[in-house]
Amino acid sequence: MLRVLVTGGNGQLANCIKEVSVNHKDSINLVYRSSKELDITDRDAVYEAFQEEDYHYCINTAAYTNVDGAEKDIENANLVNQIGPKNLAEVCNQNNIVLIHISTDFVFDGMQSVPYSEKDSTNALGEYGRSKLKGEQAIESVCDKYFIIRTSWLYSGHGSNFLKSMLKYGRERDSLSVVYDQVGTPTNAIDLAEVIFSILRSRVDTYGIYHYSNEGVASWYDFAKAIFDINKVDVQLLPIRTDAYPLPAKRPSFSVLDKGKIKKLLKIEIPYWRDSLKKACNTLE
Ligand SMILES: NC(=O)C1=CN([C@@H]2O[C@H](COP(=O)(O)OP(=O)(O)OC[C@H]3O[C@@H](n4cnc5c(N)ncnc54)[C@H](OP(=O)(O)O)[C@@H]3O)[C@@H](O)[C@H]2O)C=CC1
Ligand SMILES: Cc1cn([C@H]2C[C@H](O)[C@@H](COP(=O)(O)OP(=O)(O)O[C@H]3O[C@@H](C)C(=O)[C@@H](O)[C@H]3O)O2)c(=O)[nH]c1=O
Repeated sequence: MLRVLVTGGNGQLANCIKEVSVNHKDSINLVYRSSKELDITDRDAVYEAFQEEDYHYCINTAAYTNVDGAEKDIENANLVNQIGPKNLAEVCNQNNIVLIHISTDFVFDGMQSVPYSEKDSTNALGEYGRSKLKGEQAIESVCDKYFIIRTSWLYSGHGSNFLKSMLKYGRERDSLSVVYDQVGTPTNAIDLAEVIFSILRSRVDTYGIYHYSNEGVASWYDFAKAIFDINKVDVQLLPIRTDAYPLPAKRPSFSVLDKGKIKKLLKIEIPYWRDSLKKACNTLE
């Protein structure tokens, strides 16, 4: 039986991992720790948590994910997104535990016009992206056995995300404006959870950074349009430029990820974003 500790146990991705885990319960035992049960910024607490059990893997889904909030709350963003992963990486390295850590497309500046590969230069535009990048670097410097999976635009039936915000606003308002000049790929967090199980089950040991999102390319406007079409929400949707929707944090205008490396590693086909969105919408309450 594989023993796995999941941090950030109440978050969106952790809940998707829980949902998918029912298909693997005979071979994988997952222990979830919420932010209250295990604060990853507390080094002693992290060390203690790993003494409770002999874990084989740690999946770090814990993060400071408020992109605009991070612009003012830099210290906390860095604590959770840099120091937390560093604590986990140290304890994993000492105990021969494989760390699976989740990072983001926001480590890139969006200046490319072709999908970003793992080898492309990073240059985060905002504090959230910068703190996540520092987290990646901390893991790389202290730990040998790690998978860092950069993903983008996660949504699901769990937690708060763009899909759920759009459905709420779309039903409350007559019209909605969404940016069409930021392009990336929406990713069903259930698909990401499946990929994490694929790593656990295959026990692959080609450690490093990997990119994973759903297949295809969309703007946030395209994503919103698909959400309203699939859910038959009758709302006027207006395409706008980023400068017409000012926010504290600058976001990349292009953050499509090249997923060739993970496809080869796990021998997987990745679902097209619109197909995965339909699936997620079918299971929404
Ligand atoms: N959401 C997205 O669109 C994307 C997310 N990612 C990355 O994917 C990962 C999962 O994201 P997602 O599940 O959506 O995020 P959520 O915000 O839904 O979940 C993050 C969880 O981390 C917990 N947490 C915060 N601070 C700490 C701490 N100090 N110690 C332990 N736990 C803590 C939060 O707990 P609490 O609620 O109590 O604060 C929350 O439950 C993150 O690494 C994120 O950066 C990457 C790309 C896109
Ligand atoms: C709600 C809303 C957003 N937008 C714009 C703002 C922004 O540019 C874009 C996305 O909106 P949000 O702020 O909901 O999403 P944001 O928090 O920027 O999403 C990011 O989260 C972090 C955690 C990641 O790692 C990224 O991959 C990405 O998913 O859509 C509109 O144009 N109209 C709207 O009504």
